[in-house]
Amino acid sequence: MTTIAIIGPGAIGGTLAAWLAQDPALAVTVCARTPFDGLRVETPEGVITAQPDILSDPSQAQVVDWVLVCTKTYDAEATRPWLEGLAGPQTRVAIVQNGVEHVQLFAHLVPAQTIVPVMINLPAVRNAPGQIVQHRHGIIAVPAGPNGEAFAALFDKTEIEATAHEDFTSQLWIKLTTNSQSIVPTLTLRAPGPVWNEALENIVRGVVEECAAVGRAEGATIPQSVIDAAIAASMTMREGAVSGSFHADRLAGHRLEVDARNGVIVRLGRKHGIPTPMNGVLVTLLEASGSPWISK
Ligand SMILES: NC(=O)C1=CN([C@@H]2O[C@H](COP(=O)(O)OP(=O)(O)OC[C@H]3O[C@@H](n4cnc5c(N)ncnc54)[C@H](OP(=O)(O)O)[C@@H]3O)[C@@H](O)[C@H]2O)C=CC1
Ligand SMILES: CC(C)(CO)C(=O)C(=O)O
Repeated sequence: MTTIAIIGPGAIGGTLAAWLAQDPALAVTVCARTPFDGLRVETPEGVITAQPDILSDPSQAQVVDWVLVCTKTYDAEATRPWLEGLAGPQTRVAIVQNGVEHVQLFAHLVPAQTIVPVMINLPAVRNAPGQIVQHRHGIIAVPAGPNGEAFAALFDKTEIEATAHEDFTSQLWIKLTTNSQSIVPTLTLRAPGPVWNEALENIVRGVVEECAAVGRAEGATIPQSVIDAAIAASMTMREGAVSGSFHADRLAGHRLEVDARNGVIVRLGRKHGIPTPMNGVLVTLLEASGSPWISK
């Protein structure tokens, strides 16, 4: 039996926990900040339910084979008490988050060589604790090598497509480039599509092209088609649509992953001498919007 603990049963953690719990060879424990009674996930393949062990006290945590950290990026430090109980010498720790700094965020908490950074493309929303809607088929990318391949194999009995990639850096940056344009509707709280004009296009294009330029300087290969698709996604976003978790979190008044999603483009741009004025302005405006939910 492979033991798995999932820290953070939100939209992503709850969905992954429910899928993994369908496999009788996996013993899934959920580590929750807000206790709840069981998981129900509406997936594209139908409703799945699960009754994993649910812990809300880190002192009850026992060493497991795998930890999946599915909190927001700004909650990395808050996972420390869980990781102290769950991670032993053989434990591998998968960080399932947006952004490109998975290893850097957790290297002070667990040995860097035990960390498996995970790119996840799976739109999901949590409507209440344990109650989640998975909107589309899920895709996971991890680095090639024994740890990444072992992580991908955990999903063999699920509908989630998990693949190990030789060029994982590109996978992370392609996702960030695709997501980068989401800062516009997150800031304006309106879909760009219905109000699209040349000036707005220049802003969206700037955000996305800056991200791709910084990603390329970091060693990623980002085809022009990724940039074009990200701009097209913004241009065709319909009135009332929500562009993803960033936008949904601002609508809900939750804290935002500003630094992990667009702040990082500015920071790493500075490191490489690449100007990032569009991301800089939008990050500053979002931070200046007076919200208590901005995360540095
Ligand atoms: N939602 C989506 O569609 C996608 C999200 N992502 C990324 O995945 C990551 C997770 O996002 P998402 O699932 O949406 O976020 P959610 O806000 O839905 O879930 C985060 C979870 O972490 C929990 N948590 C926070 N601190 C702790 C702690 N100390 N101990 C235990 N649990 C804790 C929260 O607890 P509580 O229940 O108390 O709130 C919540 O259950 C983010 O980096 C996001 O950008 C990536 C792709 C798609
Ligand atoms: C756009 C999406 C759903 C892709 O997985 C995402 O990354 C998010 O909502 O944060």
